Amino acid sequence: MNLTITDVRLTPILVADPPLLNTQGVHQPYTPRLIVEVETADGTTGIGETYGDTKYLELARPFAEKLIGRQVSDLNGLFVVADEVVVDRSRVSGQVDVGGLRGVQTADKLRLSVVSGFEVACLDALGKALGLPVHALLGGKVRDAVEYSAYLFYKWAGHPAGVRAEKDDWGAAVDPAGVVEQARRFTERYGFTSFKLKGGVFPPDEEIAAVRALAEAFPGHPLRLDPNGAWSVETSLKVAHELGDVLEYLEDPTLGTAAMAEVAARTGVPLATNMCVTTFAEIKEAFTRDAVQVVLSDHHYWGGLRNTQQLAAICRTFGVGVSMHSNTHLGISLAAMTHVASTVPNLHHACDSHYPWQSEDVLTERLTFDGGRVAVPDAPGLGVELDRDRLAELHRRWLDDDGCLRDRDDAAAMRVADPGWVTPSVPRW
Ligand SMILES: O=C([O-])[C@@H](O)[C@@H](O)[C@H](O)[C@@H](O)C(=O)[O-]
Ligand SMILES: [Mg+2]
Repeated sequence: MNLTITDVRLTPILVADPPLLNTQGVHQPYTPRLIVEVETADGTTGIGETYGDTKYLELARPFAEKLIGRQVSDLNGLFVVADEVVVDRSRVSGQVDVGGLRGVQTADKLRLSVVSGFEVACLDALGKALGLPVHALLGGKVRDAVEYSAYLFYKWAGHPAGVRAEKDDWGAAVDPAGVVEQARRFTERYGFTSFKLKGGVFPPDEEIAAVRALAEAFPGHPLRLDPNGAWSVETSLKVAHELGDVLEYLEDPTLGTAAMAEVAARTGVPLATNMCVTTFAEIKEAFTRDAVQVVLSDHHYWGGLRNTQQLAAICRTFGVGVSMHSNTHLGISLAAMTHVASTVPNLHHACDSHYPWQSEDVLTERLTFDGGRVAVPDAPGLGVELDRDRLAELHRRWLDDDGCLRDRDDAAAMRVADPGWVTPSVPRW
């Protein structure tokens, strides 16, 4: 067995995305992803996936070159190599990721988001070469299936007229009845039993009404609301007070560790985050101040599957819950999430997944949810297979784009429908 990396292929693609609303604006009709393939001297190929915006591609290219000749098993070495890749300062100074939706933007976090795609590809190749599933390389699964929640979004029926887009069959959801209808479809199609609503879109009273409607339609089911930091401390407390009896947790009601700590101190409703704790450096202050009770890990920006396990261990040590965040990803990342989630003993909440919103994929066979769960693959590597024709088609779309869609910009997409739209200042309410 020769595990020397002889080739790395990077394929940026654009995948269809429905008009999902959030506090920044609306999703563009196509969203960028990067597919990573790592090939070894004995012909084994591993695949990974990460963000595909320009700032990630800029780092992924020099990083890929440095991997040739290294061992696919040298996972720790990936971080050493990443440190050698220069990050353009303009990409990080005082920046937040995707308008703030994914928290602070640091050079390290940018590097880790790139490393994660390669780490997954290396684990996939290593697993295939050894005949072991990725979860075995991570120490072994402690469950056979991983539970996901329905990720509900306010959405329009379609992208604005005249905009090139793929059609979706979810319909509109702009009020409580629409949200409940969407939730019903999620349960019918995938069997999810817990629900997260992306909020921060409408005034809080309307979102409270939507969560109440969900609670009535699905009594006893775990519910979450995530306005992406759009509310003040006082508004967060009001929402927590009004929905405290039905919420499993409130996710990033307000922006920043200090404000989250204030809310946490004045409500019994647990707070979750994928905005104020998105790097190891942010943990100490947040945990010391008891600002968050659940951290939603995202293996992309935490730096891969093994870093996710480390984060889970830290959370366990401090009695903080752990679950997973997800953003417009394809099946490779869902498989990767499922493998790592299967190894985390203290996973007490269903993970988020955007996968049902992504009608397109680069796999020969889509992953399926059964009773809201994805079965942990036991085949070697990730247990999924790349569809090269499909990959080529989605790459062609990326090549044909004039550059407008190569970087996610929810505010720009909103301005197509509402030319006067400016990104709301925070707190919005
Ligand atoms: O895709 C979106 O619009 C979400 O708002 C996403 O950007 C968030 O990062 C994320 O899913 C979240 O849970 O906050
Ligand atoms: Mg969130």
